[in-house]
Amino acid sequence: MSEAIINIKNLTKIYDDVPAVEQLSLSINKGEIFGLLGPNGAGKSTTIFMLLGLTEPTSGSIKVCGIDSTKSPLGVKQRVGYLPDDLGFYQNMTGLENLLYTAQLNGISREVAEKRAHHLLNQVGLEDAIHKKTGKYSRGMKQRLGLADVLIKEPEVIILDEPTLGIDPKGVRELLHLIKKLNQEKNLTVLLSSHHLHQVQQVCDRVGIFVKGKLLAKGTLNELALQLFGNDNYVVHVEANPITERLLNEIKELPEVTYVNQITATSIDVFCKKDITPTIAKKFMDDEIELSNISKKNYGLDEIYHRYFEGRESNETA
Ligand SMILES: Nc1ncnc2c1ncn2[C@@H]1O[C@H](COP(=O)(O)OP(=O)(O)OP(=O)(O)O)[C@@H](O)[C@H]1O
Repeated sequence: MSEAIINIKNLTKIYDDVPAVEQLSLSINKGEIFGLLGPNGAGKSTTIFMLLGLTEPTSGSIKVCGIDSTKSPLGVKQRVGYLPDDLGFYQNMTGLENLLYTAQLNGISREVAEKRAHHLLNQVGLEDAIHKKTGKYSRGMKQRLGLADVLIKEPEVIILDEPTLGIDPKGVRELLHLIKKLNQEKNLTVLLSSHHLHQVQQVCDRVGIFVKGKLLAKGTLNELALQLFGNDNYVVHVEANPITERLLNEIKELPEVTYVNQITATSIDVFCKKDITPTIAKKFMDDEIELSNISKKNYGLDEIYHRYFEGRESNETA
């Protein structure tokens, strides 16, 4: 059984009569990478601030590592590393000096801090920039130093708010890879807030989709697809010539098939409950019909995300 390390129940935060977060219930397991996904103003930062005990909820409860964030924010701070989107370092200090300073603020002895800092700087690939002033670091280097900075106190959970903001694609790939690696090596729980769908998709085990303070859906990509598309969870795209009326009817009658969309005379999309690509392919082969393409279409997070927002934004802006 998985062990919940973050437990949020019926959490609500109201600002000036307007809910920023509404009735949020969510539990995140130890060792999981969970993506908080949503557009600007969705309530991601407010949720993070409540998790860290920096903002008091209007109602509901929130526990991190078994500690009540509202009652014991300091206890949470000891166990949770937070990387904000506007992270700042002392520009005139080197990467190493910045890390040692953070360690000192967290009551870590100099000796332990030195060891951890060197190890972490190596891990995040900044070994050549240890003695370089952070004012001369690129945005990507600063984010990597930021990761080392949150890890110096050996937290159980790290919360990353838009960690890839302003980094070039190569830097993004490296950073995401690093996050995954740290998660696997240290069994670290990662909560990652972002509105970059593709990045979240690459690295997160589960995702929660936030819109206007509400968690609309949560789960793995497959679970989200199932919630969203229901029975039509798989789509098999077929191109063949000819697609006869008889074959079309046979496909429609397969128990796994919920709907067949005829796109052109020679192409169809078969919506089904299971991946039955081989069954469909066999039908064409048995009839000796030339099959030029048959492929299962996977729903990506992008599609899922947009499907969730379809119609919602315009309905709710009033
Ligand atoms: N201190 C505050 N006072 C009043 N309203 C606030 C405050 N903080 C946030 N809000 C409002 O709460 C809502 C959620 O904001 P929040 O910053 O949590 O969203 P977000 O998903 O993190 O967005 P972004 O990606 O832009 O940071 C917004 O409507 C915002 O205007």
